[in-house]
Amino acid sequence: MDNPAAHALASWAVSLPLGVAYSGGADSTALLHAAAARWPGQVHALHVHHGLQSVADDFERHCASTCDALGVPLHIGRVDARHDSGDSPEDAARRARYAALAVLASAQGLQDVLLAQHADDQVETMLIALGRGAGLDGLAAMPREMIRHGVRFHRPLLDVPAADLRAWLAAESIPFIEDPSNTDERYTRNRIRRRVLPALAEALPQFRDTFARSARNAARASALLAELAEIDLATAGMPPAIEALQSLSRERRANALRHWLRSAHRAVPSEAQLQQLLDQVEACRTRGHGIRLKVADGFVERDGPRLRWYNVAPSP
Ligand SMILES: Nc1ncnc2c1ncn2[C@@H]1O[C@H](COP(=O)(O)OP(=O)(O)OP(=O)(O)O)[C@@H](O)[C@H]1O
Repeated sequence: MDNPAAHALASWAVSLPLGVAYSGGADSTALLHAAAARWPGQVHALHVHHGLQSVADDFERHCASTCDALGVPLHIGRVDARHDSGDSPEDAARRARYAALAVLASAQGLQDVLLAQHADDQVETMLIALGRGAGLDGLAAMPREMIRHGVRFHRPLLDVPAADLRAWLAAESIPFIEDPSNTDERYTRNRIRRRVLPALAEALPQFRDTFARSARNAARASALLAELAEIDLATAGMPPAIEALQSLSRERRANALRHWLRSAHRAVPSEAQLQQLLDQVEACRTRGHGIRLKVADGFVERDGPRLRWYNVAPSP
């Protein structure tokens, strides 16, 4: 039996040497084996030790013994993901993990790092986004490539079903870690994996392929919206001029405002906040007409002819 991850890597373009984000779990184990076979002597395993998890030391020991057997150097980073922002604990842990992986990669002079998310992860991510009422950006789910902290992260397994990776590991008797938190149904992702995906497989046998196509369609449409927002903001300015915003259609104005807030201030307005902001911009036709609205963790205000963002309430 061939490693399905090897098939995925066959035509994947990377710069060498490269890193593999290796948790010790099934998917990154299959990926590490495939990468070590495809680029002998050029692969570094990068493992993030999650200090708060009681099993983290066992994971690290397991990773060390696999890497020894494969002759792959292992580099370990530590994070203690305490979440102080509005993020969920999982989002905070993920953000801290990418930062730690980038630090590990940069320390070894690696520009590229492979991640092992697969087709099932992509479907789960889309369903989580739908469950939150996400826009196109969320439905685009995980990109195949992205640059974070100066490192290029790749997801070569997004078309590979999880079961194929596990079948190969079982056929080759390759050990991997089962993270106990993966069965904890307090997490939405785990409920979706355990309850929704089996139902989808019955009702829509091709769901992995069709969801992947939808994610790609959403990513393209989302990129177009970002382009349109950049064009509009090139005219309206950053921060945007109120009059220039008023000359746009309501949807286009919403698109420009969302893009400005997110790209310049990492602020994502709720649907209700955005609608209120649009109403206020629309109504702001006279010199003395003010705007003041809470958006995400800050405020949008009128500042003469322009809008302005404050991340703390300005003094009255
Ligand atoms: N502790 C970690 N150290 C290094 N890389 C990690 C770690 N946790 C996750 N990753 C990387 O991020 C990807 C996605 O994380 P996720 O939590 O979905 O994976 P996982 O459940 O650990 O599964 P697996 O190792 O089987 O991929 C992993 O496939 C792996 O490439």
